Amino acid sequence: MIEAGAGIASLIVNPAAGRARLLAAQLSAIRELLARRGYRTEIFATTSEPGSAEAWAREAAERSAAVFACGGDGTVHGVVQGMAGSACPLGVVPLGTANALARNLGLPLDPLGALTQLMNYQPQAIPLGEIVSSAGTRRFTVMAGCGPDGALVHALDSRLKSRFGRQAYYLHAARLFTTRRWPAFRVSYRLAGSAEWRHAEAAAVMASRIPDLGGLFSGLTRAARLDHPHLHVHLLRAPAQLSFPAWFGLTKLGLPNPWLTTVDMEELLCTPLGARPVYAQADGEPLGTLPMTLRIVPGALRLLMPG
Ligand SMILES: Nc1ncnc2c1ncn2[C@@H]1O[C@H](COP(=O)(O)OP(=O)(O)OP(=O)(O)O)[C@@H](O)[C@H]1O
Repeated sequence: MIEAGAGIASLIVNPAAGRARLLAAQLSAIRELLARRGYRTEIFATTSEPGSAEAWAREAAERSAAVFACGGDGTVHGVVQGMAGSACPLGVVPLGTANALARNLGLPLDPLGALTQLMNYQPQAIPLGEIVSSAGTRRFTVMAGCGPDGALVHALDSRLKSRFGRQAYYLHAARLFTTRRWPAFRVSYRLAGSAEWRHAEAAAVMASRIPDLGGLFSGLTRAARLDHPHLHVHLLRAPAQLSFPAWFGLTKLGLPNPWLTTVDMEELLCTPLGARPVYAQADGEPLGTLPMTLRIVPGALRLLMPG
């Protein structure tokens, strides 16, 4: 349980997240709930400016008893950039479309219900993923990768998801996937507990931190854990037109999949093999192109989690 009566509870709200309007409808009840626990509520709204969630979070973490990221996985991603390394606990209030992290934390999807539950959660130090790409260095909580998923995140406007729902987003993604060619790239990696570098080629790489990514990706990352000390990585061989459908089909049915390797790693480096760009993403946010390095930063975040 987080300390009661411990000062400021900062809510960092993304007004553009899929279900942000729910927060406004419950705001007075939320303030009351937090006041009953002895908190003074402060609310910060993010802007479309890159880094706005990070800047608010950094400032809030210095002077708050707890910070709450109110939005979807993209909002949590922004807030985490400002909170990594801080002792201040972070709670997730799901107001986005997918809300993969909140669902894996067992949180209800209404803000008041989620905050009520968070009051009974414990702050636990968890590792964060780290991604270094042409977009710089970022931390991630849900997943990171490159290949068609990265290109789709770059090409698709995330507002499509909240405006038309997940199904329309998937249809749009399927059309892009089938009409483009996906270049293979080089992957160099060290397995968990090993100092030896191995090399392979892949059409897609995904490191997951949660056991259920939701939607189409449900059931594909069952062994991933938020407190896992290594990267849980899925390597999909070329061509992507075969390995992606096989991943969604064979792997979900529990059948052997010759185009997929799933292993725990210390570190992974992806470099392009040709001139065509390969796109990277983390937590559904576009993060530039290869080269990309992934690793784990131990104990980097104090997250409010079920005890
Ligand atoms: N004030 C704002 N106006 C426009 N965009 C914003 C604003 N604040 C943040 N953003 C951007 O909104 C995007 C979507 O946020 P988020 O991912 O939290 O919602 P979502 O897509 O509905 O949820 P999920 O990722 O869980 O499906 C993020 O890329 C974030 O950078």
